[in-house]
Amino acid sequence: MDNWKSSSQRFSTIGRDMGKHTEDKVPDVKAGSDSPEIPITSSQMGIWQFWTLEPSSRLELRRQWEELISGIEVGIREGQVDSYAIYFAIVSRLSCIVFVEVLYWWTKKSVPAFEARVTQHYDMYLMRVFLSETAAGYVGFTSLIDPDSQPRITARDAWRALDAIVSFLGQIITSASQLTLIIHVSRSSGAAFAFLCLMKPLLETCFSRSAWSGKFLVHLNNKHYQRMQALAALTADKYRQDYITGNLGPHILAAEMPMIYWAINAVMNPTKFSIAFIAILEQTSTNLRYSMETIFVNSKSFQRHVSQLKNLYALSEKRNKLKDGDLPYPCGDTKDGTGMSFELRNVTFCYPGSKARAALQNVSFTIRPGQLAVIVGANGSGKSTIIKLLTRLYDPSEGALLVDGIPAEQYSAFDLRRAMATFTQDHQLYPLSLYENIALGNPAATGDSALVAAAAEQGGAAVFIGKLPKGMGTLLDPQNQAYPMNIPSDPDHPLRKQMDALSKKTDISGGEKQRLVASRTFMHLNSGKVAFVAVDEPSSALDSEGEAQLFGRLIAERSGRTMVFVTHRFGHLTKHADIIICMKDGMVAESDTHDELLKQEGEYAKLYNIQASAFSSDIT
Ligand SMILES: Nc1ncnc2c1ncn2[C@@H]1O[C@H](COP(=O)(O)OP(=O)(O)OP(=O)(O)O)[C@@H](O)[C@H]1O
Repeated sequence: MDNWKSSSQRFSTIGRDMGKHTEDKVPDVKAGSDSPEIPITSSQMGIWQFWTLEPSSRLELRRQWEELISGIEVGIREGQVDSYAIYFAIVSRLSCIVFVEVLYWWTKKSVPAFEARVTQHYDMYLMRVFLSETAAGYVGFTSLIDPDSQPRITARDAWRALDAIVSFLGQIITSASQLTLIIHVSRSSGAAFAFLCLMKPLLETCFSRSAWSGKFLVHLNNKHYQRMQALAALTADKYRQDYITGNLGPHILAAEMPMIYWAINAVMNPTKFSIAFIAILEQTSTNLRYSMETIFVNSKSFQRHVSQLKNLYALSEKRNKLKDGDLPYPCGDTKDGTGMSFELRNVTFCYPGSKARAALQNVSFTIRPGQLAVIVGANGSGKSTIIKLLTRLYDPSEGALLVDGIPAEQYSAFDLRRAMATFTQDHQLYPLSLYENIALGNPAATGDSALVAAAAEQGGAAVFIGKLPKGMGTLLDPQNQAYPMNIPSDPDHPLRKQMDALSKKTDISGGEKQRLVASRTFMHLNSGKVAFVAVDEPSSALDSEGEAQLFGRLIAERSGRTMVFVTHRFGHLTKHADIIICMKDGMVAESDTHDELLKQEGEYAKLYNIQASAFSSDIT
């Protein structure tokens, strides 16, 4: 409990006095610990809550209730009321009610903070699973983009599973306490009575399990099925009269057996019973039946929630699918300062889990060090897939990818990626400041603000950043976690305004987003370690001037680097490319320079002429 209490207290709290805002630092969660510390703490807390709120308090309340009613009963029977005992029972009962209410209030107040803490723990855990550290000490869950490597459970799912498990355990404790109460109050006959209380839920469970888990053929001519249907129909309202008059006796007996047992017992041993005693037993046996039924109903979802949490912890055991070597890049065999060379030999590639045709089939080409290569082709022809293989997001399914003449998987993937700058439309902005969004292009130089400013200039983002009130410090999507507690929905309420301000987003245009991503790429380029630049149609949201400037600045960085562009636009890039690879249906249709490909009058010439004709022909 100490653990829980201290962690909840460490959360940011918005002052209860209006306008007062105290912000404590959210503690570091024990990141990396795979031990189920949180589930255990959570279970302790949940079970403690159930123990205090449910059984023990109810047990005590009922005991007092029994005393109170017994006192009144005796008083009425004998004409002599023990006022002291009755007052004492009333005061004890009121104290108990106040205690229980305070606990409920505390629970209601604490659970959101606890939920936040648990969710944060699992967020951290999942983050570490994604960024799994390898023995080589680098960070990079290289099969991240595989659909099957995505976690099937989110931090919030984990909280829900945990919550359900704790509730289930609490339910068991509740039932146990109700059983204890029954055995306690019914003394010598307690066990038999308790058994009868359990009979209905037990019978129902056995019945429903055999019905639902059994394998049977649904066929209207099946006599057993017809019989089952008929029996099921007997529960309909129109058979209610028969139900009441006893034609469905076994069902009635199973449900009401405990009270019938006590009724018979009461008739045979009238002195053993009081009105209070029977009232309490009736109430408790009903509650017990209900809670036992709930347990049986929830037992299946309990198993599901436990396996959900097991899957979550199994994520940390997942191994990286990408082959990773230990050869550093650049190494002795690679030529430094001339750019990276690539050779694809009969490469076929299918996306993991995809049942469609291979995205690439038998693809072969060579890009020499320092070349400017342009990949063109129709939609879905495999252009982006080639970039993903070159940048080692996937391994080829068949064939080989050589980097500087050496199979790519022999290199350390971390080293290779450090030597590659990618700029695609898939890149996202991070939920961090604009400064960090750019600086993280080169994590080793995040403290160098001059370098970050230069990258912003190159990427074309400096002007619009300068116009933002907080400039480089702007957070586009602040990750505040504010939990409203009974705050009115009135938008003018100071606490609501404060909460809205905490989570206010800053919107920027698609083109501005691309400029920020471009700046991040330049930050990477300026690290001095980049030997290959891959650019995949990143300029769709840029205006013509912005696009021309961006490509001009990228080309200016060409010296000593190999560059591969994917584009649909035929212009300066294609005209000046050292090699154009024209893709069609996952295969290389042709590859050569612009002039040579036009002479061949093949796929490239066809695509080029379509665009060229748009500028030369009149619109009719
Ligand atoms: N993650 C993925 N999972 C399964 N199939 C994919 C995936 N990404 C792409 N594909 C499929 O692989 C094929 C090649 O896709 P790719 O994105 O490489 O084409 P592209 O030439 O870049 O297309 P575009 O010009 O539209 O960007 C397509 O049939 C596409 O549907």
